[in-house]
Amino acid sequence: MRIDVVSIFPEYLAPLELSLIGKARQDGLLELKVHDLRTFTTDKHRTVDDTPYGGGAGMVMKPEPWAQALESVAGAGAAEGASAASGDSASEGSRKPVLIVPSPAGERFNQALAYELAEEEQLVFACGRYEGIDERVIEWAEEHFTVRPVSLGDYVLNGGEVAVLAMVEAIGRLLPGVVGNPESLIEESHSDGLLEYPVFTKPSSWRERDVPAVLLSGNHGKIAQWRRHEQFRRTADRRPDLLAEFDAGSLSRADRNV
Ligand SMILES: COC(=O)COc1cccc(COC(=O)c2cn[nH]c2)c1
Repeated sequence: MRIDVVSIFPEYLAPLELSLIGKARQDGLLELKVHDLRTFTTDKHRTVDDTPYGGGAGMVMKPEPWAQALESVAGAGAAEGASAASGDSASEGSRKPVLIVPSPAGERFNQALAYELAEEEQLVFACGRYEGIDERVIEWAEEHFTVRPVSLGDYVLNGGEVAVLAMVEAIGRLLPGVVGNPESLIEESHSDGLLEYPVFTKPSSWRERDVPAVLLSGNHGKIAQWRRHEQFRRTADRRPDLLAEFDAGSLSRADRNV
């Protein structure tokens, strides 16, 4: 996968050189490039914003630098895609890259969307700042991209960079070979529509608190049953909205008895 990020604060994305994502980049599992939006300005002051039509507080990001930046990275992704060894070049050439715009006015990011986006050949992230990007950029971008405004949650950040860090980590860890043991992706929160069960490690007794005896029993059936029950209990307690969405049809016979 190829990821491009466009921002006026490229240094904000430095954490993507660390840890799991950093190693995936070094191992060639993920190509990630960060671009400074000001590179695509033409005036002496490298201006990226201006006052809003219609008045109001704050500034709006000018359209032209964004169009120049997005045209540049869309081409780069296609070029890389054409030279990529893997996959069918015909399908790679035909798929438009996905442009993700972190925004409080976007569709909600969740694990299902992370899995969906992990299947793409190229993701481009546009980090808005100030009051946002001129809306005409979003409309224009539809020519070159599949455009998806995406929200991390119902709150407002000062810019898209923090949201990009979270989404790139959530998506990147799903790519083949990135996490050491792929099995660890199976039983984590939201992978099956429920919250994950509680976990414990040594010592078995700690400050007068004992690990649930079933986990020390060696009875794998009972352990699986206890864990599943804990998933339902926790989800009902903390995220009843998820239970409402949970596809009861996916319940196995064992689930029905928890
Ligand atoms: C067309 O879209 C835009 O112009 C986006 O512009 C902005 C402006 C300010 C801040 C942000 C960052 O996103 C969030 O605040 C956000 C994302 N998730 N939850 C909150 C983005």
